[in-house]
Amino acid sequence: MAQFNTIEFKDGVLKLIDQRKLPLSFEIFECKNYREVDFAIKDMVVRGAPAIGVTAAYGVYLAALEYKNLTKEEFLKEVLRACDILYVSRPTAVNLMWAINRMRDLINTLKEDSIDKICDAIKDEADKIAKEDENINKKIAEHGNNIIPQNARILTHCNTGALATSAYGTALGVIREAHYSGKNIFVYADETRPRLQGARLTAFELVKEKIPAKLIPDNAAATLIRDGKVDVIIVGADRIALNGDTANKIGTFMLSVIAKVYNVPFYIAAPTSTIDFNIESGKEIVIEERDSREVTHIEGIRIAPEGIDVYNPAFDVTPNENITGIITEKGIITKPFRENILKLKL
Ligand SMILES: CSC[C@H]1O[C@H](OP(=O)(O)O)[C@H](O)[C@@H]1O
Repeated sequence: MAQFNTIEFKDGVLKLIDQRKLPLSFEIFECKNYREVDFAIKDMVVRGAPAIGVTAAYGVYLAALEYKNLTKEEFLKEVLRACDILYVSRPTAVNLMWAINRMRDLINTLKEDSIDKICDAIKDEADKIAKEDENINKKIAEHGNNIIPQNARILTHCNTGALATSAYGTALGVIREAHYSGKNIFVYADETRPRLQGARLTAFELVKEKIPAKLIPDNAAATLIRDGKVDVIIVGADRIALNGDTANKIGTFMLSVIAKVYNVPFYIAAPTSTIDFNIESGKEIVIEERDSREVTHIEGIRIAPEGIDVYNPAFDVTPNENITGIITEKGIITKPFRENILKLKL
């Protein structure tokens, strides 16, 4: 099992594995205030929908510590302002907004209490969100393992492992569970241009745990699927609409189309906190567009000529009709997605 803490609040600072540096170097990025947390999320020091939600929650605690000597009115104003800033650090992964809203609700509930009590409650809530995420991922893994056949060859995209969450992972957590339960699985991991979360992070986790795998260029996936070398595809999610349309790392939509053409089961694995109950379809999901240097450079080395324009969406939306099922901690959601997703609210 991966033995590292993706996110750890210790000695008054938030310690994050610097995922920009993996796998070549294992470094810890320390956030001493919420502004550094905002930077860490924006620059993808930490990334992965659940992980940025947990990180933002601790960012609110850092703000509370920073402002605890102000008057109550000023304290509340500044901490809620920090919530607003963290809320928009990245636009697509709904876990970020879900975590911040949970912290805002807590603060508004406790605003008559002492500042010290509010600070302690904020820390407890951030710890709770982190612990819940780990437990949720283990439930996702157990449910997901039920759809993984013996000797399955599994294709996955981006990184959805311990590095993308508090621990264990979502889609990669299902893969871990299948491996440790003796299913003799094999993994094809997409490198996942342009930030290479597959090559750098998923490969790091798979090698660390000796899970049999091959790293492939994103463009090789179609041939593997066509040639019958993939039994199931399982990916993560950043935001799921009521109808099951799912935003995930760029390249996911393309995989889903190929899977549909060749009848390969295509699963999403995500906590229910990734479901946005306020949107009907994927059309309403804001897709983050990132800096062009992510495409024109690799590890700081220019690979494209000066002057070329770039389109760099960080995510795409997979339509629900391409999705076999959505694996959550509450079980596997199948079609009709809207009806079955709404049942989660009951
Ligand atoms: C369980 S991680 C979910 C999701 O987040 C990743 O995006 P990013 O690396 O940009 O934060 C990717 O879309 C994963 O599938």
